[in-house]
Amino acid sequence: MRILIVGTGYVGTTTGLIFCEMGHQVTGLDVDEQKLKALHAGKLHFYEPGLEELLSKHVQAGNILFTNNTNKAIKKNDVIFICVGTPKQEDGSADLTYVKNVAQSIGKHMKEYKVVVTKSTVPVGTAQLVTEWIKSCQKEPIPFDVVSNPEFLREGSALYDALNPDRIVIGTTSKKARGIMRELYQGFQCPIIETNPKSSELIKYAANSFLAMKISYINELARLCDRLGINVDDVSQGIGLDQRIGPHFLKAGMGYGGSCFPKDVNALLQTANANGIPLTILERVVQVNAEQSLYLLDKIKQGLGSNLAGKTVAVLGLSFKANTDDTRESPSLVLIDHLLKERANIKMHDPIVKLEEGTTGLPIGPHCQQLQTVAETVSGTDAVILCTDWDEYKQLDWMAIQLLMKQPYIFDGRNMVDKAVVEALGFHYTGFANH
Ligand SMILES: NC(=O)C1=CN([C@@H]2O[C@H](COP(=O)(O)OP(=O)(O)OC[C@H]3O[C@@H](n4cnc5c(N)ncnc54)[C@H](O)[C@@H]3O)[C@@H](O)[C@H]2O)C=CC1
Ligand SMILES: O=C(O)[C@H]1O[C@H](OP(=O)(O)OP(=O)(O)OC[C@H]2O[C@@H](n3ccc(=O)[nH]c3=O)[C@H](O)[C@@H]2O)[C@H](O)[C@@H](O)[C@@H]1O
Repeated sequence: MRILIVGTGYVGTTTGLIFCEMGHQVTGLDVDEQKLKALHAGKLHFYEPGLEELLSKHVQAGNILFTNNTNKAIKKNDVIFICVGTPKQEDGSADLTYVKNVAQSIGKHMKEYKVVVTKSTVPVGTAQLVTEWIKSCQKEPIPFDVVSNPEFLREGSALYDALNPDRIVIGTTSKKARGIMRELYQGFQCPIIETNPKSSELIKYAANSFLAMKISYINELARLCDRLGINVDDVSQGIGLDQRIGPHFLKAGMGYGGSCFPKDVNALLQTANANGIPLTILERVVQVNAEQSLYLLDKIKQGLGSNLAGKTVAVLGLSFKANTDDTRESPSLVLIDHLLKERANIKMHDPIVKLEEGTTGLPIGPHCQQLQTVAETVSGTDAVILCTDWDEYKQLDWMAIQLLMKQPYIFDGRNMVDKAVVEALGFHYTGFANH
């Protein structure tokens, strides 16, 4: 089958390569020349372990081509996966501008039957809108079907997740399109849920919101654990072993970030409110998450003193989690923003992310600078704040670090350091209820 992937970001690139692995011929279409140039050369324009090797293999074999020629790409392919961004608008709802542009191009350029698959995360009712947008641009009626097929991969483990999904969701009312989608996914062993487009669209938001809810639940519980002197990681383990609860997404810390949880929880809340059924639990999920960085700021003030002006802190980790260079809605950047408002000096480090002036809104300069090595970063600081759970930070030589610091304080935003070890070295250690 000839597959067109529209949007060669995290999801589009991974999806395209998975279909190459399944033996299909794939075209990646994007409007961003820089990205296309890199992909064409077998280079990823983002950091994702394992993906570049696969990209280079399939580019060399000629299984995947990249283009900006929308007209040709639409005409020549049978199944079109829409993988463009659906960012958050001011009111919290998903911005469908990019999806609409793609749908309109499909309507304009298609000359024969197409299956149009929405992989982007889109609100309930979007399949219907995509149908209308395509029809509105057709010069003559040509048949097509629209399918909702949400993606559940995580950044940092995109390849593994896409090759080993827990389930595949196919939402369509068309028998023909369902048959084509079954054929496309026939190599996968996981359950396939076949449903209508609206249910499929809601499944995606409900899944991300549920995971966000687990994180906010454990984070709020961690505050009670802090007060009672209880180790929250023990509680997570104790409840997570109950198969009805499960062990995942129960790691307390400075809150969730990334390009999806914050945007998707808000988009679902917006859908709920617009339909007069407020999802009050999710409203609290968002609030708890926003409070979490302030809760950490409070801990820092309790350690270093309430006046942070002139204090210098080392922030280790800028991406929203390990194994990605994505800093969108990163809890680390949120905390840095709070610290700057307190007039602290920030020295930052990340193994992969290189912050450039103007890309994140942080005022990069003498009071907020990024350094190359951990040693340079911690040097002369009053505290180290661990913000991203990179493996590199789990193996730090704390004895050597202590010698470089002005004061031996560690604030662990991810509960990733062995408290007993660093306390034995003389550090003042504060995590999230890891007593
Ligand atoms: N990043 C992730 O881990 C996951 C993302 N999703 C969802 O998938 C969607 C895409 O997310 P990402 O891949 O992270 O986005 P991204 O922002 O990395 O990539 C989107 C790409 O679409 C391109 N694009 C925009 N308009 C276009 C057009 N008219 N024609 C061709 N290309 C166009 C952009 O240039 C960009 O390269 C979003 O709805 C997101 O919520 C779902 C699961 C996981
Ligand atoms: O729709 C999406 O884009 C994706 O969103 C998330 O994936 P992702 O954002 O890549 O990352 P996660 O691993 O889910 O982590 C999200 C945030 O939660 C935090 N987190 C995660 C787990 C945990 O126990 N505690 C915790 O604070 C992470 O540090 C990170 O900031 C979902 O896990 C994917 O299934 C989904 O496809």
